[in-house]
Amino acid sequence: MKIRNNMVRQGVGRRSLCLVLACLSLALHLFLALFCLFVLQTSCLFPPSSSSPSSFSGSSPQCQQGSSSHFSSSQSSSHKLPTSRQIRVAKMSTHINPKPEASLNVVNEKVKKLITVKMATKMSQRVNRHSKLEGLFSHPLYNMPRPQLQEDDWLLRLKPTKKKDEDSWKDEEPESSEESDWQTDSEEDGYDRADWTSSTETQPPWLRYHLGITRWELYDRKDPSIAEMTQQMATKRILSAVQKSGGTQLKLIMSFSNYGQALVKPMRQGRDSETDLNLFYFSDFERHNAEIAAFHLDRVLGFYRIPPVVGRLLNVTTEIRDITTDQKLSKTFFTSPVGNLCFHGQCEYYCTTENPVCGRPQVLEVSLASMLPDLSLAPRRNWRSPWRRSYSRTKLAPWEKNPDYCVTVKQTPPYSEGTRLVDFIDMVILDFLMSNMDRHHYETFETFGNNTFLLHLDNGRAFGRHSVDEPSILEPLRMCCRIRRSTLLRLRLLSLPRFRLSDVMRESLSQDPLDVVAPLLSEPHLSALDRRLATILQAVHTCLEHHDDAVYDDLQGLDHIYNTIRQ
Ligand SMILES: Nc1ncnc2c1ncn2[C@@H]1O[C@H](COP(=O)(O)OP(=O)(O)OP(=O)(O)O)[C@@H](O)[C@H]1O
Ligand SMILES: [Mn+2]
Repeated sequence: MKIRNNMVRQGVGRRSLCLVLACLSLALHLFLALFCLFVLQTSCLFPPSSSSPSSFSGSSPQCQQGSSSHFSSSQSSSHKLPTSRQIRVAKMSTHINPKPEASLNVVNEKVKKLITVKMATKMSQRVNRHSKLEGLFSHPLYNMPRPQLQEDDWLLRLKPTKKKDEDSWKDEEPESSEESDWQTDSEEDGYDRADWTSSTETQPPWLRYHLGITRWELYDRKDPSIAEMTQQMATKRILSAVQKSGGTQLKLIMSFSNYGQALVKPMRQGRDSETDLNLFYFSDFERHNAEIAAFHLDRVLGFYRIPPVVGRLLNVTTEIRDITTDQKLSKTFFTSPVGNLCFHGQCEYYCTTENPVCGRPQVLEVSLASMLPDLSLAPRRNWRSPWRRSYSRTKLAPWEKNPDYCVTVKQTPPYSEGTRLVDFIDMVILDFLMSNMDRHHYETFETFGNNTFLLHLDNGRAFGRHSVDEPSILEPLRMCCRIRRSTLLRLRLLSLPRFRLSDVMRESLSQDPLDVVAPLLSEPHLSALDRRLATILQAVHTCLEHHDDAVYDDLQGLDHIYNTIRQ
C-alpha cells in the first residue's frame, strides 16, 4: 500500500514536472517566434552615417520595399541614360524568381537574411566596444587639411546648365529647378527610371563617387556616398552579367538597376589555402577576398587609391546564368559531379573545365569593385613599373642585377619630379604588406598629367601567403630610401598597440557583408601584416641612418600634426 502511494505520488510529481517543462518550452518557442518576427521585420541594413567610418553603422535602420522581380536579359551599357531618382538604402534583395530553381532561391534568400540579421547584431555589439578604427580615423593624421581644389583638379565636371538671358527668361514659362538633366523611362527593361539633376540628392551614389574623384584621391573617406555605393553593390538587384575582356583571368561586369556597374571576381579557392611555394606568382589564382582586403588596407593606410570593393553572395543560376547575354560565357555552364553549378568562361588562364568557378550548390562568394568612370569620359594612362618582374623563369629583371638601379630611376621623368617616386613607394608599401608581387603596371588619370595619385588596381594576387614575406617587393624602398613623411607617421601610428594594423584591419573587414560567412583575412594573415609593418619600419630606420633626404616632407607648415606623433 505504502509502495503504491509512493508510486502514485511519484507519478503525480513526474506528471506536474512534465507539465511545467512543456509550458516552459511552449513559452520559449512563442518568445523565439515573436523575436524572429521582430528581427526579420527590422532586418534592414543600417544607413551609413557621415561621421562614422563604418560602412554600415548609423542611427536608425530604414526599410524599403525590394525592387521588382522583373528580370531582363538585356545587357547594360554605359551609353544608356542614368536612373534612380532617390538614393536608396536597399535591404538585401528579396526578389523571387518564378523559374525552376525557386526553392533554391528561397534558401539563398534565407542565407542572405541570416547575414543581414547577423550584421545588425554585430553593429549593435560594436557600438558598445571601443573602436580602434574610429580612434585611428579621428587622429589628426587622417584628417589633414585637404589641398584647395581648383577647377582642373576634378576628374569630371557637370556641364553647366544653359543660362537664359534675362529678357527671354521673362517671356518663357520658368523651368522647374527639379527638371532632370538625365531622363529615362526604361523601367520595362529592368532599369530604374532616371530623374537625375545636378542636385546631388537626385544622383545615385556611384555617380556621386565618380563626380567626387580628384587629382589627389579617388574618394573622400568621409563621403557618405561611398558607404551607400558599397551597400548597394552588395544588395541591389543584378540586371546583367557579362565577361570583361582584358587581363588574364575570368572577371565579370555586373550592372545594377540604377545603372551602377561593378567588376566581379569570383572565389576560386579556399580563403585559407596558401599559394603553393613552387608556383610562380603569375600562376596563382586571383582571390576575391584579396580584392576586398586590399581596399580596406589602402583606406586604413590613408591612401584612398583603390576603387571601393565589397563582398557578396551570388546565386550562380539567377544572378549569372539566367541573365547573361554573353554567349561565350553562357556556353560554359555545367553541373559538377556533386551537383554544384559551375562555369569557366573564356579567358587566357584557367578558363577550362579543369579550373571551374563553382557555386555550392549555386551560392558563390564574389568581390565587387566599383567601376571607374568609362574610359571615354576619363581616359587612363598605363605605366610600366620600373620594378616589374620578369615573366621568364630564368631571366632576371634589370633592377635585380643593378644595386644602383634607383639612382637612374630618380633621374628619369616622371620619377625625377613632383611626388611620383614617393607615390610609387606608397604603392610598394601597400604591396609588401599584402605580399602582392603582381604590380607590373599601374594607372593614372590622363587628364591630371604626371601630377596626380596612382591607382592601385588589380589586387587579386595579394594575400596569397602569410607564412612567408617577399623581401623583393620592398626593394624599391630599400634602394631609393625615400618615403613621404605623412606615410611614415601613419605607419608608426599603426605599429602602436593603441591602433595596431592587424586590429584595425580586422575591425574594418568586419564591416564587409562576407565577413560573417568567414573572416575575410584569417588571423595568420592579420599577424603577417604586423610583422611586415615592423620590417618596413626597420628598413626606413636603416635609410634614416644613411640618408639625410630619406623623408619627403609633405607636412611642411603642419608641425602641430607632426608633433602629436613624436610624443
Ligand atoms: N574598378 C575598375 N574599374 C574600371 N576598370 C578596372 C577596374 N579594375 C580594373 N580595371 C581595368 O581592368 C583591367 C583588368 O583588370 P585586372 O587587372 O583586375 O584583371 P586581371 O585579369 O587580374 O589582369 P592581369 O592578368 O593583367 O593581372 C585593368 O588593367 C584595369 O584597366
Ligand atoms: Mn591580376
